[in-house]
Amino acid sequence: MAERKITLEELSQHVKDTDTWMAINGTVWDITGFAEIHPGGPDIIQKYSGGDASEPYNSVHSLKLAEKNFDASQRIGTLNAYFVANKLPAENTRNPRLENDLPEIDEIINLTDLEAAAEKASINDHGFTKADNADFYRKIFLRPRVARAVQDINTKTKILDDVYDIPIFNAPASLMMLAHPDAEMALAKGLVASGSTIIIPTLSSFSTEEIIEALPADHPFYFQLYVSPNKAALEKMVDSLCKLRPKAIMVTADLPVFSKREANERYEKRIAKQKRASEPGATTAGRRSGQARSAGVSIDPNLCWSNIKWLKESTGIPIFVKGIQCAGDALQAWKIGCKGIYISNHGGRAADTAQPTILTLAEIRFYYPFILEEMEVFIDGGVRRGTDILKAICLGAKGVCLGRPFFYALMYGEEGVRYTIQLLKDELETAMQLCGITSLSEAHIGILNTRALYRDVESPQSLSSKL
Ligand SMILES: Cc1cc2nc3c(=O)[nH]c(=O)nc-3n(C[C@H](O)[C@H](O)[C@H](O)COP(=O)(O)O)c2cc1C
Repeated sequence: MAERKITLEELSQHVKDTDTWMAINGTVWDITGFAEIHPGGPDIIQKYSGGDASEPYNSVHSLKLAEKNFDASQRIGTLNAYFVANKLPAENTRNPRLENDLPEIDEIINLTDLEAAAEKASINDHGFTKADNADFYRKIFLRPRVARAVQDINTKTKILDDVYDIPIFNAPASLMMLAHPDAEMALAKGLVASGSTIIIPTLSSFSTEEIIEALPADHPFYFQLYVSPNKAALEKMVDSLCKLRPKAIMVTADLPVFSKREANERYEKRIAKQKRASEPGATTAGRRSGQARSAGVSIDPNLCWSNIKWLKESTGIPIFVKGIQCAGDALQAWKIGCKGIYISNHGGRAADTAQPTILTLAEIRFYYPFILEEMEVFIDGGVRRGTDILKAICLGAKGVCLGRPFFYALMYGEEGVRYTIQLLKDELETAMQLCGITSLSEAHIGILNTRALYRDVESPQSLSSKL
């Protein structure tokens, strides 16, 4: 049957909560009720209801994501005007903000250079915890051992019975298409080619199925879950995870409400100002400071340990809690039978001035060392050097994740991901050799001087009163 042709005028009639249409790349969808469960939050859906959302959609989603997520029965027809004014893009295009002069990749010799390149492209952000995460690695000194025959070396790590060539993973980050049109596809390929795997974010630009298809058959992968406040959406997600079988579900717990993101606010204000200058009649007045926060993702603010336990029981898939920021919560995760903890403060994007993650690892090691033996431990936040990775592993982590660096690496696509991992791997191997070890299984706290770090570990009195 020929598809129904819909005019822009007809489309614009369907803007009520009980009857909402939206056009994406020429197809008109009935998206009634979708605003409430859109993982990226309702605001953007409401803004484009009854209109053509192709442009904002294509800037962060793969072309196929809508077809994967919506039911065939939601397809209303084809937007008449669309093919007159536009052509369906063959593929996602590059974010124009990143076109401006990136340095050649081989000019980058460490992750500080990579961050400087991102700074130029204005995709960096700032915060106290973000800075402390990195700076606290500098509080730990190495205590190298010498004359240990270190020519042959390996950086393998074993997590949940899988062996990876390197202990380096991506920290899940939303909408990587902002950095490159190949987004998580390039990230996954780069990680796998380097002997690791991907942690697929809930808010990926490509669908989880598309990303898994980019992996070799049966290659392990992890999934980061934002728990939706919408029960039906959560159950649908749980069903699909049960079919896709990630090695573990990493439940992000450190962002029950959307935090204040000043870089986003400044960017929005700049855009609003430009709009006012180019369209003098445009009304952006009245936008409150903090408005960017309301465009937040759809995350359940009432997430609690019983929900995490329910996830564990209803999926039968190992659960890691992402966003552990103190020893008490590591203990809680252990008590409810989680297989892992993922120490993180969201890279300083959740509670600013939260303690740096390497200090949290030291706190757990100090109060509940058995947790590091009995659970798998991931850590992220400020990891930028091979020596940082070695320090985290000596303190008890099995896997180390990087968020922003992979976002920046993706400015160069898959090549950037491989290049960045190679830089880190070389630095890690050199650090191991200079410290006198040839395998990560030999990494231990004796290689470190942690006195300065441990001076900052929370005292027992206040710790026990806070549990
Ligand atoms: C742009 C950006 C997007 C992020 N999106 C997510 C996300 O969707 N889910 C999540 O659990 N964490 C997310 N995070 C947090 C990262 O997983 C990670 O905790 C943090 O980036 C690690 O710090 P680092 O950037 O210093 O390496 C995001 C971080 C950034 C910078």
